[in-house]
Amino acid sequence: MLAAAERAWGEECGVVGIYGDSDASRLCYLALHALQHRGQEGAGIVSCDGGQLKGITGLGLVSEVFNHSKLSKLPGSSAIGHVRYGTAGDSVLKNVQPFVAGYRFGSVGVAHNGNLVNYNELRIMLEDSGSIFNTSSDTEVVLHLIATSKARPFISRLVHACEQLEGAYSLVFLTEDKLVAARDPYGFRPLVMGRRSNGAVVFASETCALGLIEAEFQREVNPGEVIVVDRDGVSSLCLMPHKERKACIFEHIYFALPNSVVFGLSVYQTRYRIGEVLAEEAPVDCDVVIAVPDSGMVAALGYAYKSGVPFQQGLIRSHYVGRTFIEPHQKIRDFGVKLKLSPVKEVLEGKRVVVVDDSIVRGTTSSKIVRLIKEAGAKEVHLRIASPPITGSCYYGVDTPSREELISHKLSIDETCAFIGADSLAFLPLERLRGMLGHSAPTFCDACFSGNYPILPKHLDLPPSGVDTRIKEPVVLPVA
Ligand SMILES: O=P(O)(O)OC[C@H]1O[C@H](OP(=O)(O)OP(=O)(O)O)[C@H](O)[C@@H]1O
Ligand SMILES: NC(=O)CC[C@H](N)C(=O)O
Ligand code: SF4
Ligand SMILES: [Mg+2]
Repeated sequence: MLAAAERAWGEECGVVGIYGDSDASRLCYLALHALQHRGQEGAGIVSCDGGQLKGITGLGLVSEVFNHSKLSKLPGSSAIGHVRYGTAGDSVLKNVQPFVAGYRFGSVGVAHNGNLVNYNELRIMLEDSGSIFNTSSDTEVVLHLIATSKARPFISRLVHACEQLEGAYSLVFLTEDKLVAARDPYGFRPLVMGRRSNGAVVFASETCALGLIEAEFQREVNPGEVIVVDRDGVSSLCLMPHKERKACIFEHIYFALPNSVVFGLSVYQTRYRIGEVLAEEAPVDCDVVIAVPDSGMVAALGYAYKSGVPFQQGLIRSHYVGRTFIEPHQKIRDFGVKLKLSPVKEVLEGKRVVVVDDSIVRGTTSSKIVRLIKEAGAKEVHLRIASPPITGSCYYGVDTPSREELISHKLSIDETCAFIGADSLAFLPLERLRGMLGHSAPTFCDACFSGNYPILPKHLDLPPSGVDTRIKEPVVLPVA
């Protein structure tokens, strides 16, 4: 299980939905493989053959949870699937999605990428009126809201439920006769729709999942849109109140795979361009440019190209260790970096090395890497980071550590450089990132860099300036 426990950034989750293919659960399984980078804590699939919904969930990687015999227990021509990295609720089996519930008129399954900022309020309200919860995940409130809605028919219940949610949600639902996709009005998390040549409809978090199951990309599910697929075809409802779009820029910087197109932009091209901009912004005399694999790779290529310095593979990544951000325990994260990345002495010895990574969160990876590279004989190590400093937590589906654990919240750039032990350190300035996005910059969320949170959990409401000053030390009241 080390692989599942080794990611430094908490990634988020991946969802998939298939309608109209007799191999629905197998296609789901393959699509979940393509989305594995989005969550490694647990995986699940729920399918329907027109009768009951059947589900299998488990802790661990998709390949650990499913095998041939398990997939054969999930018959039917429609299915939904999920890979989880939790934002609310522990990493335990009962929190692994999809969740299934029976309500008065049938059964419904749900898989969710995102995080609900009004989860606590909704759960208290539902429990006050008699709901009994099975899990500690925010996603479960969606099912209770559907079950307790007074609206009819099912789609009206679902829309009524979604209208009470605040925060980030890219959702897929399965019932006995429908597949439904819904995206929150801000569109924080991606969700796309595709079609296979046999007409089967597919929803997935990233386009890389469509490619693997030979589905052609059709379009994004729009922010605030609900798409219903059933025997009458595909219909779209845009019932949720319109908000300014706030797509997560971190999908481009880190989460998504470079072969995906996210929010209409190629992840590869965005990362490459960021690397070029970083080279313009923070040039340095050096002999070689290397990347921190995997997610620093494409930006490093852009940096090397722009600076005219050769790119080489100075760090080798073990394919048997996952993303280290995910690990909740610092000790395992420390060890994980060592296990995952090994230096190539022949590339580094006696060289002035530029190392490009996509982000610094706690500083675990970068400090270990600088040490590894110096021990391999590098003369100088210059760290270049393809994002602005992360100074705030995320409330929209990325399980970032608390603000107090973020190194850029605690230390200035110079202090961070000294802590990491690099000869120089530079980040991509926020203004350059926004400049690259041009007129679409306001349609992206960059709150973990800027503190401009589009919507906050109620207990964390910010002053109007939007500056993230909200998290205070807990006040300990004297015992009377
Ligand atoms: O400052 P830290 O807390 O160490 O976190 C930052 C690191 O975490 C991420 O990599 P990760 O290992 O999660 O995944 P990757 O293999 O996709 O780069 C990110 O790419 C940085 O390398
Ligand atoms: N990272 C996510 O998107 C997580 C989905 C959901 N909030 C959970 O905790 O399971
Ligand atoms: S706060 Fe950061 S990680 Fe979260 S949605 Fe906004 S940009 Fe993405
Ligand atoms: Mg990394």
